[in-house]
Amino acid sequence: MQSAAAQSAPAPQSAPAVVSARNLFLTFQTADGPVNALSDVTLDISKGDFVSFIGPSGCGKTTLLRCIAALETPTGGKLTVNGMDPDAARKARAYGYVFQAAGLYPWRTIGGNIRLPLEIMGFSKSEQEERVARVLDLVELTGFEKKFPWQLSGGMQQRASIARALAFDADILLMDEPFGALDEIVRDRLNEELLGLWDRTGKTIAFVTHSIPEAVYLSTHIVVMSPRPGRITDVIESPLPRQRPLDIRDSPEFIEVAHRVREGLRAGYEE
Ligand SMILES: Nc1ncnc2c1ncn2[C@@H]1O[C@H](COP(=O)(O)OP(=O)(O)OP(=O)(O)O)[C@@H](O)[C@H]1O
Repeated sequence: MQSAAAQSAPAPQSAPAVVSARNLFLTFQTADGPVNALSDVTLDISKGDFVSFIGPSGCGKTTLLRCIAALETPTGGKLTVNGMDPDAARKARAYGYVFQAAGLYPWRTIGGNIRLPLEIMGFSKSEQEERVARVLDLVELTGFEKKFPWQLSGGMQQRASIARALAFDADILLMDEPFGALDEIVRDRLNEELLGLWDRTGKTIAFVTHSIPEAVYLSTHIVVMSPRPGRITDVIESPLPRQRPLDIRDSPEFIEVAHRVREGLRAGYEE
């Protein structure tokens, strides 16, 4: 299996799998009957991968991310995160989670928001200060620690939310459409910054998006999903180099990968 691959038997891996899903199923029982949110999902995410999940509404992208984060429990199959069951991984602080809305507390400063999980986890005051300064620098928000969320633009708020997710040094970053609500220019900039951050920190990132260009620009692997039942229909390993200026989006390699993603999405719709 490639470092992120679907539906086939596992083969030797170059890096250890930080997320390993085998034949995952998740059926929600609803008043209208059962909903098969995930069906036979098999996937490995290796250390240092940047994996995007793309597919139409309802194909199970968020459900899969929530299973990894131990916020949902699969009804079948096996899922491990850092070799542990997801609940143990959550307790071991294996990941940080970034949502579509920045979700910052308006009555706390940016520094106070980033510090909150560290306070809950019992880090010393000096350790909190050191970590807040470090992650603010990582997301290029040094100097904004004492501002309140409403004093920052939407893009800056989302960077602060990423800083909060990075503050306790989790190896894995789970990001559910973090830039979906932002305009295209801000989104481009944040995409560029996120790639830089991924490159500098070596984090493993699982990223949900509806945008083909965003998925292709950011990812080492693109997981194409399809609804009813929610399943993986293709895993594309990107041929693009690790260093990606924004204008790589005009290159033939980029356009070819985008084409394959589009075809995969279309096939999912037509089934
Ligand atoms: N808690 C729940 N109870 C019942 N059904 C649910 C629940 N959560 C998700 N679903 C259903 O499971 C399916 C997958 O939902 P999910 O949110 O994972 O899709 P998605 O691909 O992330 O969609 P979107 O792109 O709209 O966010 C959908 O049909 C959804 O209605």
